Amino acid sequence: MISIQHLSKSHKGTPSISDVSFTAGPGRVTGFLGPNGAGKSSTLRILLGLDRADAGVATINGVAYRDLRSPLRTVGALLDGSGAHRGRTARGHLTWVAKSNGIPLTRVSEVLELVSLSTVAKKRIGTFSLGMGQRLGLATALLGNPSVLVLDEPVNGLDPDGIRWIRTFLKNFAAEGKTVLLSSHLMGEMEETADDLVIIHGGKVVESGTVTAITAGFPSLEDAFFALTGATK
Ligand SMILES: Nc1ncnc2c1ncn2[C@@H]1O[C@H](COP(=O)(O)OP(=O)(O)OP(=O)(O)O)[C@@H](O)[C@H]1O
Repeated sequence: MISIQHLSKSHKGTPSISDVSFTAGPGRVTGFLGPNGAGKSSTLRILLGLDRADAGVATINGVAYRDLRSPLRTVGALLDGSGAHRGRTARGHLTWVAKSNGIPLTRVSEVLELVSLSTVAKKRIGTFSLGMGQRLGLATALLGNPSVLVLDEPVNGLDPDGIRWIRTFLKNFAAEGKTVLLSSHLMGEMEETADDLVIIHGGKVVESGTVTAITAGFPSLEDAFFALTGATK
């Protein structure tokens, strides 16, 4: 369970997010939807302890990220790319992360299998496609067998096969009773993948609820989005 309560943050006097509140519950894929600059990354960076809020509280299973005893075992995150050294192999990278976090090395083969990278485990990351890099990032996020996943724009730049693969993966992960928070500006993708939605615009949450409830009365999520935000197509 992720809980964001009254989060605000300004940069040089300009608010990037203002009084942002929402929850992402277990067994659900929660989509965090908003255009570029809406405040998605700012919120997720605070949630993951990479930035400090001016006000408000963000917790994962009731605990602020900085206070988690073993963060990788609680929450897996995929922000910008896999963060892996291009000269390393996929197995080498995962082994390094596992060792430095006290995670048993048997878990490395497990996560490689989970993201279907076992056959290329010995290949250098520099030779990977964008989709393979995203899978490696996901494998890294899954190393600690967390019950919560946070992903910032994970399907950006992926081809349809890659998008479908991530979508299926996240749905299955949530179906095990785990929590997924997924940010995107892609409305069609969100409509397909998310159970619940939090719509952010200009640093403020303008709507949250199930996809079904938010799109009720509109031909598509895109139409609902533009009606809610007052933005023009
Ligand atoms: N470190 C920073 N310094 C100054 N302004 C910032 C900083 N980080 C974010 N902002 C501003 O805060 C606002 C929200 O940005 P944020 O990156 O959170 O949006 P986003 O929804 O993730 O969009 P994108 O998809 O483009 O990353 C933007 O106006 C951005 O310019």
